[in-house]
This record gives sequence, structure tokens and C-alpha cells, in this order.
Amino acid sequence: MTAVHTLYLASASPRRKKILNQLGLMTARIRADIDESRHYGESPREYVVRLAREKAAAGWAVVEAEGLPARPLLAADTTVALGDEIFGKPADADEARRMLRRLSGTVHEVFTSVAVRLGGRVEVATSVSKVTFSVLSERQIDAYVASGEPMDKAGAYGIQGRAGLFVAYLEGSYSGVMGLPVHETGRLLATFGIDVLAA
Ligand SMILES: Cc1cn([C@H]2C[C@H](O)[C@@H](COP(=O)(O)OP(=O)(O)OP(=O)(O)O)O2)c(=O)[nH]c1=O
Repeated sequence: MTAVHTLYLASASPRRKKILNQLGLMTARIRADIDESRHYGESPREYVVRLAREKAAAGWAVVEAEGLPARPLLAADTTVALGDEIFGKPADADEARRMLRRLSGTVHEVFTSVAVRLGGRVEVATSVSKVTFSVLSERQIDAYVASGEPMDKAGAYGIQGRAGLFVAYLEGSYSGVMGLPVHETGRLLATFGIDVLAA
């Protein structure tokens, strides 16, 4: 295995960059703008897998268009699902409040799909976690929304921040809920010859 120090990161998420950097990997940001609307009849799992692939494809198109050196590119998508209903990032504070009311007292799922692409080769892994939320009072919801934390996060919450107070139980991957499942990411990168422990 070769030690590779820089990955292209087709993501604007500060959490994904931080997790990769904590693993000792350097990241070079690549833009990847895609339409995130859900297709009719698509399950939450199909939706996140497609979005991670599309972000990776859009990012790789930029690598090629700019003539950048070939190195693995990582993209990901995180979506919160309550049954078949999916929750992306809230558009405003009112939508954040509505999402948190819906998630209050539920066991819901958080799907994160990671895609790694190098040239025409793309590999994808998906993490699914079950999150048990306590029943939230209107006061808690208002205070949490006023903190600003929900605005750039799927489901209007961040487990790594004050919404950790709402999580009674987690079955799955904490890093996956945060936006980049470390176990699955390490396995994917290994298939591209990147040994994270040696990087
Ligand atoms: C549920 C949850 C989500 N999130 C974040 C992770 C993701 O950054 C975000 C979901 O939005 P995404 O669309 O997956 O990602 P993004 O828009 O932040 O970045 P990009 O598309 O450029 O890669 O929600 C948390 O940080 N904590 C949580 O507990």
C-alpha cells in the first residue's frame, strides 16, 4: 500500500474535512454542484447513494476540466429518514422547527453514503444508523434553533453539538451521523491502495 497524503474532497462540509484531517489525510477542496431533489419512488438509501455518486461525478468533471493530477476524490451525502420521509438541510428557522417537531420522540435513521472516485472507477459505501430522540419541548426546539446549529445540517440537528442532548440512544456510526463514517471510508480508501494508518 502507498501512503497518499492528499485526497480531493468534493464537499463543502466542514465536518467531512475535519474527520479526514483527523485521520491524517490532507484534503483539496473541489466544487461539486448537483441538483439534490429526490426522484419519484426513490428510497432514502437509493437517494443518498445516487447523490454521493453524482457529487463524485461532478467533482471528477472539475478535476478533468482543470487538468488536475489524478488522485482519489471523495464525496458524500447524509440524509435523515423517518420511515420513507427524508429530511435534508432546512431552508430556514421555521423549517428547522418543523423538522425537529417531527423527529421529537422518534427512532429515525441517518444514512450517509460515501463515494470514492478515481478516473472511471467509483466505489460506494453506505452507513445506516438508528437514532433515538427524546421528546423535545417547544422551549428546547426554540432554544436549539436560536443557536443556529440546525441550519447547515440534515434533519436540522448536529449530534456532535448541542443536539447530542436529545440523543437518548444511537445504534450505528457516530461519525456516519456526522457526515462521514470513518470505518466505511477507511475500507473504501483501502480498495484504492490508501492505507490510512500509513498516510
Ligand atoms: C444528522 C447530522 C447531519 N450533519 C451534517 C453532515 C452534512 O454536512 C450535512 C448534510 O448535508 P449534505 O448534503 O450531506 O452535505 P453538505 O451540504 O454539508 O456538504 P456537501 O454536499 O458539499 O458534501 O448535515 C451533522 O453535521 N450532524 C448530524 O448529526
